[in-house]
Amino acid sequence: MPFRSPYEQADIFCQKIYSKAKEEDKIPQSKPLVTLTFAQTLDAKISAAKNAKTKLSCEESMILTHHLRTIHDGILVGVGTILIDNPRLNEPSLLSTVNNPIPIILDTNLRIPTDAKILHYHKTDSAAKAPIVVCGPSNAHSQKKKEVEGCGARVICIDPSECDAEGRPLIPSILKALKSVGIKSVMVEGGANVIGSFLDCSASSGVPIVDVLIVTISPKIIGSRGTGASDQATLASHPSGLDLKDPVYEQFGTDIICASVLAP
Ligand SMILES: NC(=O)C1=CN([C@@H]2O[C@H](COP(=O)(O)OP(=O)(O)OC[C@H]3O[C@@H](n4cnc5c(N)ncnc54)[C@H](OP(=O)(O)O)[C@@H]3O)[C@@H](O)[C@H]2O)C=CC1
Ligand SMILES: Nc1nc(O)c(N)c(N[C@@H]2O[C@H](COP(=O)(O)O)[C@@H](O)[C@H]2O)n1
Repeated sequence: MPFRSPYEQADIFCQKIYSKAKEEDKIPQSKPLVTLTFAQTLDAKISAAKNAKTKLSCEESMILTHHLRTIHDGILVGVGTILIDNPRLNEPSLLSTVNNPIPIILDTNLRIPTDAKILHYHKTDSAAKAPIVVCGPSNAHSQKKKEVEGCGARVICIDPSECDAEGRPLIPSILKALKSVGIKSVMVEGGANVIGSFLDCSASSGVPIVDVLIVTISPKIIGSRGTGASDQATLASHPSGLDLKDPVYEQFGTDIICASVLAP
């Protein structure tokens, strides 16, 4: 095979996967295209311990993750990831040259600290975008909402009729709200609770929720103290497991990427 840089490899890989996703042509108008993606070890852990930030991806697979971010309008994480990792969700070396996604945070009770990097990064680099925070209805007029908006973020409060028994916004309602503000594609990065919600919703819904699944598999074993990628997914509607359709495997550096365009 001719020499390819990891940047070229990432670009060609994404073209292959997303041309396939578009061929499926089943993405409902009411929601953005959804890519669910995360990095895990051989024993399916996404972090080394509860409340830990863990580097799993090698340099080449991280380049793929950064490339994926640039081909989506939004990049979504739960507030747990903000509290533990405090990410920027932007790649400085790619800034200014490419599209940067809008960071989106699922945060029912606005627990996000007002000094979280994600709330301020857009002010220091003009190519970075201000985040969207999706919360439950009780925050509609709260002081915290004003503080988060004061940092430049857009706060979207979901109606109580579109939240679960614990008051958390339901995934289809979150996606509908994001589409209504112009987000046509969203990359869901985690953590465990958010991965669980998207997998469960996708498996139990009659219509597709997750369109593309991309998992980075790192040659590492963490053991039982780690957080499992699917620890929070019950997959009750699929007692013998969720089958991935036509999986594509490709090596990036020392990692293997598994990608699948999901069927409804
Ligand atoms: N290896 C990888 O690729 C990645 C690893 N991680 C790791 O994952 C771990 C964090 O995972 P976790 O603590 O589960 O945090 P999450 O990022 O999954 O955030 C979970 C929180 O999001 C809020 N939330 C709001 N709406 C929803 C919804 N519909 N479904 C699920 N959650 C919702 C909930 O808080 P509330 O009820 O208050 O709204 C919930 O507790 C960290 O260790 C981090 O390093 C994270 C991303 C990628
Ligand atoms: N793809 C991937 N590989 C890993 O090893 C990871 N730890 C993660 N984590 C995700 O990336 C975020 C950090 O991104 P920035 O450094 O701020 O750009 C982290 O919060 C997780 O969402 N992903």
